[in-house]
Amino acid sequence: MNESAVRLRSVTRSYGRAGGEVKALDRVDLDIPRSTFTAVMGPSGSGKSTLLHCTAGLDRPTAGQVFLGETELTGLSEKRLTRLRGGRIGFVFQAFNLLPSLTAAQNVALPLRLAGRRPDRAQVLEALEQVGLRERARHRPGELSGGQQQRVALARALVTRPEVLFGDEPTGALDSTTGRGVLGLLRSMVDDGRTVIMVTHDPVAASFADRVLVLADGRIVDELYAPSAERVAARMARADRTVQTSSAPTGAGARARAEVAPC
Ligand SMILES: Nc1ncnc2c1ncn2[C@@H]1O[C@H](COP(=O)(O)OP(=O)(O)OP(=O)(O)O)[C@@H](O)[C@H]1O
Repeated sequence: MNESAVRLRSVTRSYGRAGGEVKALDRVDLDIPRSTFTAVMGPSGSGKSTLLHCTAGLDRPTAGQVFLGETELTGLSEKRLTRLRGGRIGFVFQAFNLLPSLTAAQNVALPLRLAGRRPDRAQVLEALEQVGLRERARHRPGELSGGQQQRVALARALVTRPEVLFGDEPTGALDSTTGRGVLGLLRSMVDDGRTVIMVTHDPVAASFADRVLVLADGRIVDELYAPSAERVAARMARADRTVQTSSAPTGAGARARAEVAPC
């Protein structure tokens, strides 16, 4: 049996632009083992969101293959992809995206309803229990703190018992203490056997991961294993300097390029 939760084979995602194309991902190969926590980092525009979206079946690569377990996502019909996203994959975003008029329990039940299933109350309460909010089931988002709202969003992502949980800056809107609480929850989910893949700009958040992937220009250029926040910060400072140097040229060449740059 293959132990990879996710596999990417030579995945490229290009976007057409007048006068050329942008390769948001450039022949990326990646294996993410089950029950691991991966952080994806890199400078702005390096391809982090595109990697997350292609891996989660929210976007389709221009070339290459994406596998979730044994299922090849590339080539699946939109209908099958939607069904798969509704069950085997969970998402948490920076914005909590909770419906304000619904209670926490009703928000958590939403993915089951959208999948045409009758929400099982025990299943909903179990998801809220996992994030420590069972007693807040009847509260509306406006009655909860930011951290509690993100935990409800996490319970909503967990209710379908997904194989892989994807996070796009899940702690980006939280203060550092509250963010650590959410990261600790993600970590404990991995320790319980789930796979988590998270995009982040925050070295402290990345230090909760087993592995940090560093992207630049659509490629994985480095990997750090079980890194400290300090090591991640030092690596990212180096990446940012490289980007600044290569994207902020000076002198005649820069002026010439600026003159022909599209508006
Ligand atoms: N829909 C699109 N159309 C055209 N170009 C796009 C599109 N989406 C992304 N790109 C380009 O692809 C590259 C990678 O974008 P992506 O959003 O994946 O980067 P990122 O690392 O997540 O950036 P950030 O940290 O700023 O969110 C960028 O050059 C971006 O401009």
